[in-house]
Amino acid sequence: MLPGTPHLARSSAGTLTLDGLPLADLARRFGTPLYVYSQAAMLDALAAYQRALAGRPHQICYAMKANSNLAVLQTIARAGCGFDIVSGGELARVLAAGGDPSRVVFSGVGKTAAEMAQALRAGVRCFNVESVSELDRLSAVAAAEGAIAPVSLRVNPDVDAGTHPYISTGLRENKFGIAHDQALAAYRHAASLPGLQVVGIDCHIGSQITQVEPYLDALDRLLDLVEAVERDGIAIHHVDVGGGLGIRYVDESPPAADHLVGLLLQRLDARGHGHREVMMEPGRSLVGNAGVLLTEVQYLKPGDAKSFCIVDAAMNDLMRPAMYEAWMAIEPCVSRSTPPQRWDVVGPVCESGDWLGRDRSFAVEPGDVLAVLSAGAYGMAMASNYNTRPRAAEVMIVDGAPVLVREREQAQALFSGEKLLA
Ligand SMILES: Cc1ncc(COP(=O)(O)O)c(C=O)c1O
Ligand SMILES: N[C@@H](CCCC[NH3+])C(=O)O
Repeated sequence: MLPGTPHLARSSAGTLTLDGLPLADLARRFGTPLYVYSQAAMLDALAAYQRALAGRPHQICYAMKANSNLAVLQTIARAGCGFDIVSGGELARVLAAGGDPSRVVFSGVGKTAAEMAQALRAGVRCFNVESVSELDRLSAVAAAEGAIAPVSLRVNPDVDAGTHPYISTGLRENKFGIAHDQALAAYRHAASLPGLQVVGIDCHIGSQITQVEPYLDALDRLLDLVEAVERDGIAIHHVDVGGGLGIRYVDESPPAADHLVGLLLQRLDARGHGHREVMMEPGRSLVGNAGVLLTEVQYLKPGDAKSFCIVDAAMNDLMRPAMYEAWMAIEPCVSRSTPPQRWDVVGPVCESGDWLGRDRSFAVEPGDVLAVLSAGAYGMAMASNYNTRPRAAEVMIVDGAPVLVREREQAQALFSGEKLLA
């Protein structure tokens, strides 16, 4: 069975399709490397959260770092969502895509004064503040802008999300958030500063989380704090439980979004916090399984120790395997009936770490198109121009038709801002 989404299928003739469109045809029409997204798959993933939260005061803020293509943002904004942003650049994208700034939360440990001013002028919903010194800076910027900054403290609850160390964010040793035992003092400090209005509490414990327990533990830790803060006379309106829900890349069984949300709401009710607005910041679970990366096989290099299948996509297009040794499924877009062989699927970049998949088994010939599955999150968003490689084009399937939503980059554009010496 293919991991991921029911929108992806293999026909009895061996053709891999997304929303019914043969992926090999899209590769021929738009060229490779090519990201292809199913809009319907994204909306289905979002609907699972929306159904579970219906009837409650809530706001879903898509963590747009996962995939910030404007058409993706537009799709999600039109479905009523807000955004979790981490830079002024992301805010500019939200506005360009027609997103509503009053549904934007601004996270991140290193917001600059200029980014704070930009966000205040745009009218974001709140700042997820990650340190006491950030509170001081935000207060000063708000005063200079003649504005009141709505503040939610991102608390580091010190729970183990059980995920890759590079994508864990909720442990004491991680740089994110304010330590749980310092958070009450930080709330008191926030309430004492001019220009700030405390509105909520926030956490985000990591990414690609496949269990519910870390979420419930983190929520308990937040609610303990909410109770202490409110005893102090500081009102907390919303509770933001962050994002991080995992997807199936291989054989993982993450909880379904509606199951997770149901358990979180139950816990809120059980502890007497059912009246609070719930906020969530899902990224990967909305877009990850909605996308594939298509790449054409250039050369085959069979060998005794290893056989290499050299493709035209590389670590600069899809960083996750090189960076986290992430396992992503790779499937031929048209199956061959010849016996399969084992291949390391590698790109043209001059690094031994440039691989997309190791020890994969399929029958393949040069010119064939392969699809890297579950590539809709942290794929294009993390792409670079290393080796002066123009970034891939992106296509979104909308109502059964492919739409080019980002043109392939041209090499010339990569050095257009550079200057030759006199
Ligand atoms: C503050 C914040 N919120 C939400 C997310 C979304 O995470 P994910 O894509 O794992 O859902 C991230 C990234 O991990 C994040 O840093
Ligand atoms: N880039 C990571 C996720 C990072 C989450 C960011 N807070 C990945 O591909 O899995």
